[in-house]
Formats: sequence, C-alpha cells, structure tokens
Amino acid sequence: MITAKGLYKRYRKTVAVNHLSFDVRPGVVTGFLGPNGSGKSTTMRLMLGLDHGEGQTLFDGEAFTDIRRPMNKVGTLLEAKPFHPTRSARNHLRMLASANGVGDKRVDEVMELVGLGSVKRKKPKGYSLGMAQRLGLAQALLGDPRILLLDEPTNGLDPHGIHWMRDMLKHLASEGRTIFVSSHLLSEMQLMADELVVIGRGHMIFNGDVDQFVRDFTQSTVIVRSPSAEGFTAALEGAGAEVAKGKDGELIVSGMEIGAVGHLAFTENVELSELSTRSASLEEAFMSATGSSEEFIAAEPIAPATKTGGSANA
Ligand SMILES: Nc1ncnc2c1ncn2[C@@H]1O[C@H](COP(=O)(O)OP(=O)(O)OP(=O)(O)O)[C@@H](O)[C@H]1O
Repeated sequence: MITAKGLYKRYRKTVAVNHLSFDVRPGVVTGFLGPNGSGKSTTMRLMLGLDHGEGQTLFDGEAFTDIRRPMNKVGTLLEAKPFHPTRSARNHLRMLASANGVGDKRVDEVMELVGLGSVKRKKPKGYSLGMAQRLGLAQALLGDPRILLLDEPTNGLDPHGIHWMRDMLKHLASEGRTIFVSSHLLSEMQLMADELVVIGRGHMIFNGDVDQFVRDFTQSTVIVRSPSAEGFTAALEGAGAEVAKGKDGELIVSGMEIGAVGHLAFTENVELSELSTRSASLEEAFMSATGSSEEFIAAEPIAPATKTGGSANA
C-alpha cells in the first residue's frame, strides 16, 4: 500500500505538484496519467525523496528514506536509467544485488524473467531502448519487492514488448503487490490498469476505478439501426435526445438511456434492427478530463489551401 499526502513541489514560478494526496492499493495495477508536463515524474521523484519538496509518502507504513533495504521493499524504474558503462548487464545487476544482500541466483532469475537471459553478458549500452526497459524492470524486481513504482515502463517497447509488460504487471499485481505505473499509452492503460490517479497541472483530477473515470468524464451513447431511421430520429429529438448519424445509417443517440430509446420505439411502433450502447474509451475520458489542464496546447493544424480546380488563368 502506498499513501501519499500533501505532495508539493515548486520550481521558481512553476508549481509542478500541487498538494497531491492519494492511495495506491495492493493487488491491482494503478495507472498514473496526466498530460505532458503535468507533474508525473516530479511526483514520483518526490515520493522517493529524490526531490526536495513538501508532503509525505509511506510505503507499507514507512518513508522510502527510512527503509533499511529499499530494494527489498520498493522496486523503482524511473525515466533516467543509469547503467554501468563498462560492465555487462548481469554484472551491473550483480553489483547492485550484492550491495543489497541479494544473491547471484536472483540476478539470473530476474534476467530470465524479463527475457534478457540470452544477452545478459552484453553491455547495456549496446541494448535497444526496449531491452534497456526490460533491464530496468529486472533491476526493480531484484529484491522481490512488494511495491513497484514505474515511470513509463512501456516507453520504447514494441507491441510484443508492451503486451509482455502488461501481462507481467498484471501477474505481479495478482500476487498481491502494489503496482504504480505511469504511461502515455491510454489504450494500453485501459487494458492494464484497474485504478487510476489522473493529474493535470500538478492538481488531482481523479483517483479511483478506471470504469468510474470513463463514466464520470464521458457520456455513453445508444446505437440504433432501423428501416424507419428518419421518422424515428424526429421522435427521438422530440423526446429530448440528441441524434447524430453514424456510418451505414446508424443513429448515435445521446442524452437518453437505452431503455427509454427501446420504449419510444415500442410506443412509436418503429421496427429496430439494432439497439445497443457504446461506451467511451479511456482516451476520450482522458481528453475530456484533462483538456483544460494541458500545459502545452498545440495550435490547430493549418488547413491545406483549398484547390480552386483547373489551371489558373494567367
Ligand atoms: N528541473 C526542473 N526545473 C524546472 N522546472 C521543472 C523541472 N522539472 C520539471 N519541471 C517543470 O515541472 C512541471 C512538471 O514536470 P514533470 O516532468 O514532472 O511532468 P511529467 O508529467 O512527468 O511530464 P512528461 O509526461 O512530459 O514526462 C513542468 O512544468 C516542468 O516544466
């Protein structure tokens, strides 16, 4: 269990983290989301006491800096991964392991676990970004910790690697560990995370269940197909719903529950060939929740010049 209270960090005029408090429960994967520059990395550094700031974070009741053998309690993977420049990956891990009372057997075990068994004698500087991420995870897992704090662990991984990371983190959570993981990949987060901490400009936006986040920040719609789509559109609008036309003649109805749409079709004697609900994605919820808190908002792309058609008259 991680308990963060009143985390606060200011860089000159920028308040990077603004009084954040949240809990991360064991047994589930908790995703940490926020737009670029919203304060995720700073929050993680504050939690580990790597940055000066305010607030307190307890890992199973203890501050990180008070834990006697941190590697055995909290595994970390932060964005900057300092690997030894000349040692092999295996020797790099052995060095860390021996300093923390972890045996060589565990080094080989974690290298196999992350799929680097065949390249463990190579130097990390020759590793691809994806391999370096795997080595970073191996390092985090060395002490078999009950808590993992991972900043963008899927960064640089190919689709197979991402799939592997997702299964791995879900598996580690199912063993009762506490997993706190930041990622930009929202579709991935939707598949990986059970709970979320969402921040914008250093402020808390949401802390809770993923499905609840999607429900809170989006509207699910009702999809209707009918041979009498035109007439039924008028009836729906007359009853206060908003209707948009989707592909292949489907009607996308918002502002009315599926049961009420079905009942209206019954009372209007309208035949339906489809009546279903469409839930919004985590990405839609994220855009809706964090839209106004984005730090760097790009200009709208400039529309291409309209073709005037034919050759210009000289
Ligand atoms: N060392 C620093 N000095 C000054 N400002 C900083 C420093 N580090 C971060 N910031 C500022 O603090 C804010 C939060 O940055 P942070 O890197 O924590 O965000 P983030 O959510 O991790 O971003 P990203 O998703 O792009 O990695 C930003 O406005 C950033 O410019």
